Amino acid sequence: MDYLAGLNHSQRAAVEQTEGPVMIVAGAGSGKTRVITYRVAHLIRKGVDPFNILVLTFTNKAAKEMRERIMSVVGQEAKNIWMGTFHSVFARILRVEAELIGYPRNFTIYDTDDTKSLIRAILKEMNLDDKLYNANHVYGRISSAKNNLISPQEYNKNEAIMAEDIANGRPQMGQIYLTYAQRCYRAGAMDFDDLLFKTNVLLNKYPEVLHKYQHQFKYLMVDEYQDTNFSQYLIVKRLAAVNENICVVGDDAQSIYAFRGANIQNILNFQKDYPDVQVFKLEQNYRSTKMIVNAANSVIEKNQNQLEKNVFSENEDGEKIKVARAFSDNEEGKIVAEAITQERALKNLRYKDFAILYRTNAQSRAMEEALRKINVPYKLYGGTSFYQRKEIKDLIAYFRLTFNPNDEEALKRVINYPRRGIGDTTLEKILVAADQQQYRLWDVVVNAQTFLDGRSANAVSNFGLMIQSFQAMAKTNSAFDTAMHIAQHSGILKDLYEDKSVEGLSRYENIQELLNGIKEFSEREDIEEKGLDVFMQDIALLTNDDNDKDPNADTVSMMTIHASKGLEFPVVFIVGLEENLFPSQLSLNSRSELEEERRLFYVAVTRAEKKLHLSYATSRYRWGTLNNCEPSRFLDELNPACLELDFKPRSTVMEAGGNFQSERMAWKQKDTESFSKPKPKVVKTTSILPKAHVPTPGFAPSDTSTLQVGMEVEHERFGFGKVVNLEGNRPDIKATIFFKELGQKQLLLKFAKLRIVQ
Ligand SMILES: Nc1ncnc2c1ncn2[C@@H]1O[C@H](COP(=O)(O)OP(=O)(O)OP(=O)(O)O)[C@@H](O)[C@H]1O
Ligand SMILES: [Mg+2]
Repeated sequence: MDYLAGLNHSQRAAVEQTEGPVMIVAGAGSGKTRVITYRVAHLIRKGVDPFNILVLTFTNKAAKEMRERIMSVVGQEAKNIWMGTFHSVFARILRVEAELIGYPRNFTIYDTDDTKSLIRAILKEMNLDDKLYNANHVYGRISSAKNNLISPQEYNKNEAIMAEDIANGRPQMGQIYLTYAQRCYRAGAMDFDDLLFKTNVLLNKYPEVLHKYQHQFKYLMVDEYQDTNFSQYLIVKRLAAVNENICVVGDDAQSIYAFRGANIQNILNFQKDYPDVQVFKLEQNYRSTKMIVNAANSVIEKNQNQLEKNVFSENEDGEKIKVARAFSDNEEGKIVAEAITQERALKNLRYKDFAILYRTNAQSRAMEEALRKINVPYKLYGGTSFYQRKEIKDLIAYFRLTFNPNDEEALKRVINYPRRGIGDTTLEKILVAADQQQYRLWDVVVNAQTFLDGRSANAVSNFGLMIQSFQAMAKTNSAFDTAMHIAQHSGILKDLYEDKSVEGLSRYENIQELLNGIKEFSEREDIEEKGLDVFMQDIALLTNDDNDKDPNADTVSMMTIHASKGLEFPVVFIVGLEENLFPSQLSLNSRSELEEERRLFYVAVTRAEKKLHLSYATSRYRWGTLNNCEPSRFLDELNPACLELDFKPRSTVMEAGGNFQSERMAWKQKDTESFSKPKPKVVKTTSILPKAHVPTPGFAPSDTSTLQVGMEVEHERFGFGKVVNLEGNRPDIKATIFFKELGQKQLLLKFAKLRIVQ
């Protein structure tokens, strides 16, 4: 079979144009990612060694999916393609080359927490007001300097930058950046931005290294090119300079990361950088119905800054976009949850055909609660990663120290955890000693008897000896044996085991889960190097989506719009369409920021294949207080012919075909209207959800046909409970279960995920 048969004429032309610079700027759903996927398969079929292909994607998940598709065409060879996010690919290269730029190969990757904790420590040492020099703000400033390739030395020499900091009342920013960079260096650590910054340093300073990779990566492809920052842009440009076989795809209308330094100009300048570029246009949207494509076009045309594009669909006309109004965020959740259940039954869909998208993570609470109430299974994407949990980070800090004892954030984290008599004063003394003598903290630890006295010297030196024993252990033992040994001998396992609270138990189980993961890793047959150091390498770059145990599970997906980029779902709900939320309050000051919010809305709308639902609430809790909300201006901007209102408009103008503007006015004069729904009571709330249950490791639902009253069960989310009643006939048996944490609940057995405990 012709493996390129699944492409239209222009897509195929873009795939077959394998040589020279190629650019595809095209609207959402037009097959850009598909072109990259097929292009890689095509190259390999033509005889190109997968090792010579580099593909940069926006998420690890996207890379994984792409690799699987390519594998289905070319087979196992696809394993050798260099494919992943900028951060993961260049972290891998830096591991090989780090020593050239003065870093150990086992350098640590500082995650956001490590970075902020280091910044706070520096602010404290410099006696700076941490309100004025807010750690997040400082982090943002350093990050943006690095992404623009401004080193700390250049920063301090740059008069314009210094003047800006002085004008903002933060004259010490340059000094903070300098100290921060020195501390990272001393610790053998790179933060996320360093992975790109140091790659640039490496490629700039070492022509032979640049040369090596230029010749290795004969073909380069970049997806979502509109969201690359300057640092990423330059890496790609340098690597492609010899062969110029570079293909970038993107959509300027979907550029949504300007706040993180992404520069839409990169796509606009591509033609200047490569005058002989071949440009391909893709205009047909294969993803969505005509209705959705029309609605999306009607929104994005309101932006002044955009490239002309014509996007059309030849799919079915499709249903109108449903707009729902709720009187509170909780009611909005209820409307969404009920719509999912109904539509699923009516159209014979699966839960995984649905996605709920929101502007801010905080909005997930009301949605989650509503879904739980009627037993709709869901998965939250982009929440905190498993590897960000405290207990996991603690154990990993011991691993980090074992392989890089200079890792100061890891050292500070566990030097006295579990408690071993090294108090804050002693730690302070170690920090001061290191600073005064220009030593690394680790040097002070191993020479504790010189710097400290008495009991604390002994405690610190024993800590050092313990880490050294871990290092010796790691040299000759498997990843799992080493990890287990460290978990036991550091005292972490014992400390968690002794904590019998529910949280303590779940922390203990998480550690077990981590150890299980390491065991699986030790037993993998597809990789050669299986040491704990290899397992550790990219942990800081993982998100919870990468830790997805069961990607095929039938669950509703919930995520922010930012996280939904590149994805698609048959039915999409965009919730919280209210002024000051979406568009966000912070974006209302400038046109460019408002345009970015509009692009974000465009991204959200274009995720839907068959059906789109929009909703807003007229009141919502934010920061603990109840606020009145107005419908979002984006509702006005959609072509009204595409909309179907699910409620009786409050304004007569709107009812007569007017717009949400009039609905907003009517809302302002709300007293003149009568409400059918009761107003919510104003009460301050904290989360009313009980703590999420963490299923026992290896949780697998049992066959419930043998379930009897009196049995103990574990529910995936509700935790442990006892069956108190069973009623109805198969397959519609209802079980009443008394859950320890939640009390009594009735569940339909055919849907409930229960494990029979005994
Ligand atoms: N020629 C084609 N025939 C059939 N289906 C296609 C074709 N081209 C693309 N598709 C399908 O259309 C959908 C959108 O494609 P793809 O995700 O590659 O678009 P995209 O341009 O990358 O979108 P986005 O801008 O959202 O990233 C996918 O489901 C893809 O498989
Ligand atoms: Mg795509």
